[in-house]
Parts: sequence; structure tokens; C-alpha cells
Amino acid sequence: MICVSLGRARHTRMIAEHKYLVEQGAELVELRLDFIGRAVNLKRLIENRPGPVVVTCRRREDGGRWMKSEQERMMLLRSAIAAGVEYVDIEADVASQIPRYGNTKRVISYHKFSDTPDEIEQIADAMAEEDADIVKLATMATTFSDNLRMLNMVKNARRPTIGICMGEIGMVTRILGERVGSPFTYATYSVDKKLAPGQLNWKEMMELYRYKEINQDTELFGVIADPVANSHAHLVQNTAFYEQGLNARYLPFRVPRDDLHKFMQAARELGISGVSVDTPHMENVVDYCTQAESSASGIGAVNTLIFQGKDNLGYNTDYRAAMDCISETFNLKKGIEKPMQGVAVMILGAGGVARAVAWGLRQRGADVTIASRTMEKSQLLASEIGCRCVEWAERHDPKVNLLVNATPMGMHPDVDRSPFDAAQLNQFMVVFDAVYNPESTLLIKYARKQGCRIITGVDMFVRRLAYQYKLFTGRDAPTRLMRKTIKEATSPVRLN
Ligand SMILES: O=C1C[C@@](O)(C(=O)O)C[C@@H](O)[C@@H]1O
Repeated sequence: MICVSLGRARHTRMIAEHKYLVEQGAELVELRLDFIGRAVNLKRLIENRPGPVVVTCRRREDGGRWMKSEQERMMLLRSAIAAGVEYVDIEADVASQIPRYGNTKRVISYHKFSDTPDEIEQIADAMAEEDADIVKLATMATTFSDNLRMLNMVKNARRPTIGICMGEIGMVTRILGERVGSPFTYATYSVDKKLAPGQLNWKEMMELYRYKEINQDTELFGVIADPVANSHAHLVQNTAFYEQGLNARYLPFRVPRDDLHKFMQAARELGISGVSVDTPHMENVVDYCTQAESSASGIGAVNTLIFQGKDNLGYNTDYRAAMDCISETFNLKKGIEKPMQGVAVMILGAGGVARAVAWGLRQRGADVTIASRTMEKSQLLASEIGCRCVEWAERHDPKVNLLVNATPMGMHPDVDRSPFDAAQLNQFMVVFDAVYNPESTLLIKYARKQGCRIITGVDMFVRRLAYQYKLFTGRDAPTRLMRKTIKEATSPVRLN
């Protein structure tokens, strides 16, 4: 079950939104009294309530907004119990001051916004002693392994327990709670109204992650990246799973650079079967592969990892996707050893995608030059791949047939920048921009205007995800749906 947290300054808004939420199917709503601006009129909020509630009045030290006296707060909580609300949230340290009465269930809570303490089990055990119907811990995730500790704590708890790791790193605990026995989890009413760090929108939880249908058999996949917030892969993959009736979910895992090891240690125990790998992990993850396809080892970067038995299998679907796009545009003949011989290519960037494209093109005989804003990175890549590199400032100098942008320049919200000058493009060039959000980057717009042939980031992204989908599920991906989903998610809002 999802409990939707509702915090509004005005009673009228709170009541109206509560009603709306219930009409929309919300099964439980948390009324955050600490958000109410004036004197709280509890009776008004709960008398004709449309559905069951958790009444909470959070202190400032626990992340709430309550400014008035503690005595007044206690009075409110006691009155809520006396009025027979379904649940009341009581912080563990004051729980003994608020006795049980009637049918109201006691959610005994603990919050920590700085970290997830080592001793969460002991904390939860002590909380269970406070006449708890439900024990709830909400702590900040500072490393990926906090998630595993929290979910294990919930799984092994003696009382029904809710364990949430707050913050972006902790998102997985919000989605997998019920699978380990949590009675419910919390979500927000709308994305712009988060009541705690990392809270997800309840519609997203219901419709995209299909929270209620997650069970022990649900296969888990995801993307590991940092930052991960601007990834759209979860929209595409979950929509595709749904379309094909698969009991699988794809989650965005924020894994900071130094946390990769902890992720790798925790992944199997969390039940994750495979992940897409994004910046900054594509190169480092190679060291964790027990087997990698030859292209992935050649490239020195893995963007898909499958956990199979004890093996970690590494693939590079960026490479396959980019080569498919290029082969199609250049109409390359199959079976020829070096079909790109004589084609001059400029690759902008020296990260994971640049690596995959550079390696693939070298294999096909192209004459590749790299330019990135960090010359050392360009030099390293060029020496590994066996190609040239030039200073960033000289990127317009070589005459090329194919220009590839593998930098993030032009990506939302940086949409007014192009990594290449419009005046340096001509109609004999193919321009390939790996940025997919927006599809029409400034570079793509320039290229269109100059009459170049183009390959967009969406062309590559859909192919990359489709290959990953196949690796994850063994099935052919619904590519038209994937393309439609990504286009809808990234297209600018149109008025009328
Ligand atoms: O304690 C919790 C959980 C929460 O902090 C969260 O992280 O979703 C949100 C709060 O409103 C609720 O009282």
C-alpha cells in the first residue's frame, strides 16, 4: 500500500486534495499537520474524511515544519487518537507520553537526515518496545549499501516495519519495501511537493513502477549512474515491460563514483538481475566482469551488465547501436572487412560513448580524430584506440565526412550550446549527435540547415535500449513504443 503524504498551509487545500487523492484511488493519506499555517483545526480535517489517514505533526529537528509548542503538538496527536483516526505517527522518544486508545494504530517513527546509522536493527528493536503497531525508520542514504542494510532490517524485523532510505541514493528502498514485508511506503502528491528527500510521486509509483504488483518473482533491472536524475531509460524500459506483460521493473540507481564496489556487492542480494551502466562507471565496471564480449573489452567500457549465476557478463550496446546507425546511413555493405576505409571522422568527447564509437569506427577502417575539452583524456583514448587527436580549439580544422558529438553539450538544459560551429558544417557531412534530450539539439538544427545527413541521439538511444532489453529479457524489444515513449518524454511542451 502507498501512503500519500499531504502537506498544505491551508485547511481548504488539504481537504480538497485529500478528497481528490481518494477519488484517484489513494488508499491511505498522511495528513502533515505541521504544514498547516494557522491554528490547526483537526476536527475540520478529519471529521468527514474521505478515506483512512495517518496523522503526523513533525518537529523541525525531524525534518518537519512545526513551530509551535511541544505541548500543543502532543495535544493534537492525543486528540487525533481520541477522534479515532486510523493511524497516528509518534516519534519514538515521545511515544511513552502518548498512550494507546481505541483502534488507532501507532506508527512509532525515527528520522535521521544526516546518515543511516550502523545500529538500525537495535534502534528498530527499541522502537518496537514502544507499543508499536508499526515501526518506521526514515534515514538518509549516504552510500548504496545503506539500502541493503535497511531492506534486510525490514525483512528480519519482529514487528511490521517501514524502512526508508531518504535521498536519491535510497530510492530503491521506497520501491522494494513491500517485497520485504513493509506494511506501506510513502509517496508524494506531486513531484514539486516532496515532503522528504527522494520521495517519488505516487502516480509514478503506481503507473510506472506498478508498486502494488511487485512481488518476490519480479525481476529487477536498472541503470547505475551519477547523476541519474536526467536518465529516461526507466520510462522506456518499464513501459516496454508493461506492454509485453513482463513481471519486471527497471529502476534508476544513483551510485556515486566511489560506491561502485558497494553496488556490486549489494546487487545480487537486492535481487538485481542486470543493469545498464552509465557515466561515471562504464570504464570501471570492466574490472568486475568475469566475461565480456570482445567489443566491450576492446572498447574498455561496458554499458550493460548481466548477473548470471556467479558471472558478471559485460556488453557494450552503445557500440552496437552507434554502428547500426552509421551502417544504415552510410549504407555499408555487410561482409566487407573495412567498410569505412577512407572515411574521415571527427569524434567530439573522450568518455564512454566516444570510446565505443571510436573503437567501432577504427575496426571498420575509418580515419578517426578525437577532440575533447581535456587533451589528456583525448590523448589516452587516441593511443588506446590507435587514432589521432587534436586540441578542442582545432576541432574544426580537419576535413571530415562524419562528425560525432559524444559530449553532453546541447543536452537539456544546456540547449543553447553546440559543440561545433554551424559555419563549419557542409552538405557532404553526416552529423551524428549522441545527445537524445532534446532530439533536435542545436547541432542537429545546424546540420539540418546546412543540408547534412543526420543521425540523432534518439536513433541511437532506442537501439541501445532495445539491445539491453533483449539482454535483460531474452525478447525482442517493442522499439516503436520505445521510440514513442522517449519522444514524448523529451519533446518540449506544446501549447494548443
Ligand atoms: O516519515 C515519513 C516518511 C517520509 O519522511 C519519507 O521519507 O517519505 C515522509 C514523511 O511525511 C513521513 O512522515
